[in-house]
Amino acid sequence: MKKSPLPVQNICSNEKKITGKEALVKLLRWHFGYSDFRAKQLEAIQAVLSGRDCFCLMPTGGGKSMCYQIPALAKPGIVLVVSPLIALMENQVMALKEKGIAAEFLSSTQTSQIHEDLDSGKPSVRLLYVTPELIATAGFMSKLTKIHARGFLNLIAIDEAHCISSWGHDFRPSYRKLSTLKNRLPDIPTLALTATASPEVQRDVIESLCLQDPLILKSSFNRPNIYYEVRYKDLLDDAYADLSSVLKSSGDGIDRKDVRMVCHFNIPKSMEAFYQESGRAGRDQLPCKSLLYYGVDDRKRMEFILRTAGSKKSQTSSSQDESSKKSLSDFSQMVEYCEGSGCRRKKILESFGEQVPASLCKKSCDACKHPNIVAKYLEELTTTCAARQRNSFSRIFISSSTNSIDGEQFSEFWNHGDEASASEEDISDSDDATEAVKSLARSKSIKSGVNERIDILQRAEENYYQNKNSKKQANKLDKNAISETLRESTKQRLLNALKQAQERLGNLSIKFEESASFLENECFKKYGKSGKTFYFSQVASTVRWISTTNATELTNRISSSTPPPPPSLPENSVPKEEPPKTLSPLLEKKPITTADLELHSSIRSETTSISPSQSAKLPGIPSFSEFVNRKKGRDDNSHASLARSPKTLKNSTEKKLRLE
Ligand SMILES: Nc1ncnc2c1ncn2[C@@H]1O[C@H](COP(=O)(O)OP(=O)(O)OP(=O)(O)O)[C@@H](O)[C@H]1O
Ligand SMILES: [Mg+2]
Repeated sequence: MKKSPLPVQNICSNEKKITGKEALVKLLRWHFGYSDFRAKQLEAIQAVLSGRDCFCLMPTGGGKSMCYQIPALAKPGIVLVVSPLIALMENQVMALKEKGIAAEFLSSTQTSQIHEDLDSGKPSVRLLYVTPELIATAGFMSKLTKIHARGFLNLIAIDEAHCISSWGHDFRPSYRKLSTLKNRLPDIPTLALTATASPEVQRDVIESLCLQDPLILKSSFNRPNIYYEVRYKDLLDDAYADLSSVLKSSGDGIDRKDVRMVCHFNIPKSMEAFYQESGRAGRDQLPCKSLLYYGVDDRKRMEFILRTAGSKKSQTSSSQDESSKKSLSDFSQMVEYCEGSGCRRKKILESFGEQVPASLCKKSCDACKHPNIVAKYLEELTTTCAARQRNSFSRIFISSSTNSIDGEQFSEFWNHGDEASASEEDISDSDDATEAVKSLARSKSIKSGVNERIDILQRAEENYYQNKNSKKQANKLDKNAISETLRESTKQRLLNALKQAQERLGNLSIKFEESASFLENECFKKYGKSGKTFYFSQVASTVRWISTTNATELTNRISSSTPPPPPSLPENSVPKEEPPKTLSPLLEKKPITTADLELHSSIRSETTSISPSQSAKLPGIPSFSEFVNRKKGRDDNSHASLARSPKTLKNSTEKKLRLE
């Protein structure tokens, strides 16, 4: 509905009252329907109406636009607004026109009609939005100078002023040219507005725009109506599925006042960028949410980009270091926001130099509202990543001997430099196993050979199996029990990974179902010695390994499911007879190649390196067919409690969270 503009003379009889609060509130009510100004708006309006430069720092959605829209209505003439995004300008111009306020935006493709108005004796336009690129053109500058000479230019407002600073997260080189404005039009007040400006950005903006003794207004960055939450991709089954279910429940996307949720599916490069983007939510001040999906891989990728970005720009090596150091330090604030356990809101505000008490948050972030759950996620994240780290260096003990360096075999438990192989909570609670790991960690310092370490583990395993059958174990509720359902879902997960590998590699001649069971069983076997957390980490690393390995490695590992040699073999003997002609039951039938046979002999030679005295006492590792039969015979009297995997636990907690 077009509204006739309130004639300025109705508000006040002469020039001096034009800056009075009463007159300005009347304008606000008449044109925008708001009852009063928000923090700092009135001071900024009164400053520029009195001819003073002003630097105004307000949170996203704080009402910065009002600081130049009201002055455009308070006295005849034009307010020039420099804005970086045409979409934002179009939005604002349309909204103003709907209120009957004469606003236009100029771009290189604009019609001549606006130009005629600007050149006329009495321009009707009150707010003229332009891009910084247009300011840089000689044609526009001459037009602006003429408007100024005829006394029609009242104010220059620079919106998103942080773009002028290379220290800022949104540097726009064209913004640097705005410094000419003050030189060409020194008597026109300049209003610089931004929602994110660290102290150095603030200094940079004031200097670059040559502001003269500006009034500096800073309101709190806090956005009390935004609930901040982080979800951990490494702990989610399917982050995309989680995101789509979240988005389905929150409506549709730009510059709208009523955006209820802003989701970041990747970690932003700086806190400033994150604050700006998450600030698109809830500009109507009503409750809304900022949800960030954090993945360790995303973090590593961004670190790589920021580290190498500096070298791409045509800068001298020292300034390259400078800028990549700055970007990495900005990024580290985002990492701390995601990986730290403290209040999210506090981290945001402190990154902008605003010290606030933790009570400010009033549980409007997940870390304050559900500290235990967030702490649990972070703990799981650490375990999963540590295990993944281990596995990304480790070799599988029974893989081909090509993995040995200087004759030393790599194995899953021991080859990560000198730090202890596994923290104690990864090892089941049998004292002997823990003792074994402790002595392992000690033994690592004396760099004992792999065989000695295998002996230690065998002893621990032997004690473990013996204890397992003892009475005291029988009725002890095994807190590490893994339910059949969980194992089934693990198999499904491994099967999906194998099928994706098939799509990726194309030439896998394996039996998918059986292979998934074999791989799951490998993880399950280790779980017996190391505890449930380790089972999860083994599964996660196996899935990751499947997604990155090649067809040969994958087939080799599957083919290693061949049943182990009979334990009675004398030590270090190599079987005389030819290796068995039958291939692993997991491989599709295909002619046996010499490579297969070689592989067989290297596996057999490694597995026979375990001395018979130990292996004879241990129950043989069930062959695949024994394992399958035993599984079939495994009736439902298994005493394992239904373990809620962190994911199940998480999902149900998640649902609880969401309901709340
Ligand atoms: N005094 C006020 N009272 C109520 N609402 C206001 C007031 N001033 C502005 N608003 C409304 O607040 C919303 C955000 O205003 P505006 O777009 O100016 O914020 P901003 O500071 O520019 O945000 P951003 O940093 O995201 O650009 C708009 O819908 C605007 O109409
Ligand atoms: Mg704005």
